[in-house]
Amino acid sequence: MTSRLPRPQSSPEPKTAGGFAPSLKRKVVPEEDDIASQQPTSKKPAGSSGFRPKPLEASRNATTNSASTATRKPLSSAPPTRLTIPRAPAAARPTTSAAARGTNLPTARKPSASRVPSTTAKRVVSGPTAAPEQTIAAPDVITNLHKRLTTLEEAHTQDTERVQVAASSTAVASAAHQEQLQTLQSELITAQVQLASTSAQLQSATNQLASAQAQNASLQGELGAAKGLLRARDDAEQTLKQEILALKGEVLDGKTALARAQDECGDLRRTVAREQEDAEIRVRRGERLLREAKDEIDDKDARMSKLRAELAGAVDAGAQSLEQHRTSTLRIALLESQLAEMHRAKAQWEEERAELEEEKQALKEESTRGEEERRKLHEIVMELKGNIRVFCRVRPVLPSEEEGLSEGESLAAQIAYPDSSRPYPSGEKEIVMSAAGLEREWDAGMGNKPRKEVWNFNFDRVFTPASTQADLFAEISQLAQSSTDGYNVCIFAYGQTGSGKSWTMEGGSTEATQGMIPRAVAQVFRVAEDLKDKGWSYTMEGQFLEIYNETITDLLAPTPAPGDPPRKHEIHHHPTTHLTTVSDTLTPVVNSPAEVQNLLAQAQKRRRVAATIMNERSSRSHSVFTLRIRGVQNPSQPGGEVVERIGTLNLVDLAGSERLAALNHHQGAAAGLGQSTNGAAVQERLKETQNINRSLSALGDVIAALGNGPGSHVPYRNSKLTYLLQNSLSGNSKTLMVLNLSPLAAHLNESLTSLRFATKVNNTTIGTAKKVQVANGTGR
Ligand SMILES: Nc1ncnc2c1ncn2[C@@H]1O[C@H](COP(=O)(O)OP(=O)(O)OP(=O)(O)O)[C@@H](O)[C@H]1O
Repeated sequence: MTSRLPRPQSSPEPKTAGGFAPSLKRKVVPEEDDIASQQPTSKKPAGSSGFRPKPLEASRNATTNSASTATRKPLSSAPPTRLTIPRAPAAARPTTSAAARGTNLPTARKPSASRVPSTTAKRVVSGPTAAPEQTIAAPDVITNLHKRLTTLEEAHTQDTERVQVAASSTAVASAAHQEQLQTLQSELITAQVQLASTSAQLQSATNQLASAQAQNASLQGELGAAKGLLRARDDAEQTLKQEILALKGEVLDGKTALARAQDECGDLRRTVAREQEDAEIRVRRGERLLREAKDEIDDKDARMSKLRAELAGAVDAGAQSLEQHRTSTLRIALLESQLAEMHRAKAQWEEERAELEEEKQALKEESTRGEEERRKLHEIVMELKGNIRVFCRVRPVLPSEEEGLSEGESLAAQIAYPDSSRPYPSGEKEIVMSAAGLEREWDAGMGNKPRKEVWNFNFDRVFTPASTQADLFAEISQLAQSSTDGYNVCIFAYGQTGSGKSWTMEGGSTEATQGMIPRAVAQVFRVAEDLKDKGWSYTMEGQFLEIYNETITDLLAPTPAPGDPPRKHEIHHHPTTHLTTVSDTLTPVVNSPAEVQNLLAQAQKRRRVAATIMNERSSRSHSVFTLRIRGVQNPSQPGGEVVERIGTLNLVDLAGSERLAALNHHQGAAAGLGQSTNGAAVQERLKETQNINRSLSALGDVIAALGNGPGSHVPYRNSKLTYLLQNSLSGNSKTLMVLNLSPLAAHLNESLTSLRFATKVNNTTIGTAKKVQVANGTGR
């Protein structure tokens, strides 16, 4: 490469130059040196910058004109960093690449040359301190500019140094170069001016950059603040969204609560409405009460006024009453003392009552002991007397029988009770009949029997017409009670029609007139109840039979329908228990006296009653009420004996015992009274009477046979009556015959017949009664 700087034509290139050779050699290789080599070689005066830039065009032209063409290198190959064309601000320049700017100087230089004066423009372009690019937006550009500036300055310094070297070396160069040097110097000055201007521009740009950086920093700060605000706003927005969600939830809850509250509100409204209604009602009621109270107050005011007036009057009367009050006070004091006395008396009475209670208890115990004693006595009597006893009872004259009689006139027979003044058991056993006015009748009835005007009879006890049902039962109760001890007891009423048999056995409807049957039944139930304390329990069965014309009828069975075949009842006697049973009969269990009473009433309806000339309600049949009593005593201790007692209480109302003669005698009387006397009816009555008498005779025969002692034949089977009562008439039973007598004189003969029959019975000893008691299934 050849330098563009003018050099002496004679001096060979590197080999001959003493002081300049290194410098020239150095310019050949590095391209940076090319620019220096292109600089004018004219010397610069001392004290100047030593660097005189020259426009490239001019330099090239000069180089082209003065330098050897053999060593000259085209400018286009010079490195761009060595020669940077001063440029206008980026905005005013056409866009060119850095390579184009640096590498194609001629190309780039052309437009510049066209815009500026040729000289000035050339100097600016060739200046070592090319102006930084006007683009100052980015800091790296500025940095590059700084670097380039530094490089330019360094290059300038080097160029200056080379220029000085070249100047000193070329001082002696040609004068032609002097002119060029001066030109170059002027161009350098111009370039320096331009450089100063560019520096100013650079400073301005730097300031602008600093300002822009500050502005940028401010903007960055503002941006950061804005971003912070934006984040804060986002956070706030997020918070707001969450709050909105929460609020929505609250709103939903609120809506639910509102709906509930509305419901409650509705309920409350209704409640309030109700309460309001109630309150209104209460208010109305209160108003009404107020009105009433006002009325009452008015009324009371009126009454008060009246009372005041009365009080005024009373005050006057008070004085008078005061005296009365004093009197009353005295009376009250007296009454109080009397009351105190009464209290004392009451206390005393209470004490006495307690004592009486004790006495009563003692008496009860004594009574129990007495009862026991009486029972023992009863047993003794029964043993002494035998097991059949006879009571005689005379009924009173009935009011109906006294009708039509004149005063003092009487139909009563002459009956006396000689020992009635002595109480039983020492007295009340005799009865005396007088028959003075009836001798002919007696003769007629009894044939050639000896005449007697007075007949005296003795029985176990005689009851006068004045005696009551209770009197009779007092003597019978022990006998009835025996049935609960396991005895067979038979009580039968004997007597002519109308003598009072039914009355004695059944009695009236009142408690006082109750007959022996209800009383005996009540007694049995009472005893059974008392014996519960001793571990006894009793069961009882009732039976009610009728024997009419030797036929048994069950009075407790339903009334048979017309055409029904008559039931046949067989009588059976148990050999061990001595129980008598009748087949096909009802024997209902009875639990109380009332139930027994019902059975009696039921039987009474079925009882055959036939009108007779003797008694319009005369019974023409025997009736037998039987109460079977079974008592069981459980042992008080385990392993003890179970004791069982079986007793029977027979209460018999016998048919009328009037004789046939009496029947015939009274038949005429009946005809006189307009009663039925037709043949069939009389025959029927006759047959009834015969049957009755036959059975009664059989009863007498049985009793007589029993009196003959053990082993004698007893004709029980001669009649249904005796066969039915077999176990109650035998030696194992206790029998009582109540002879009922009519008090009428007209019935005296019948009464005497009955008395004689009863006497026979009374004189019979039929043995000692035995009770039926079984222990652990073994009879003893
Ligand atoms: N002790 C007495 N006290 C009062 N009245 C009695 C007494 N005894 C019987 N009578 C009355 O005498 C009448 C006849 O008595 P009751 O009918 O008892 O006789 P009877 O012997 O049963 O007669 P029949 O054999 O015909 O049935 C009845 O009106 C009865 O009320």
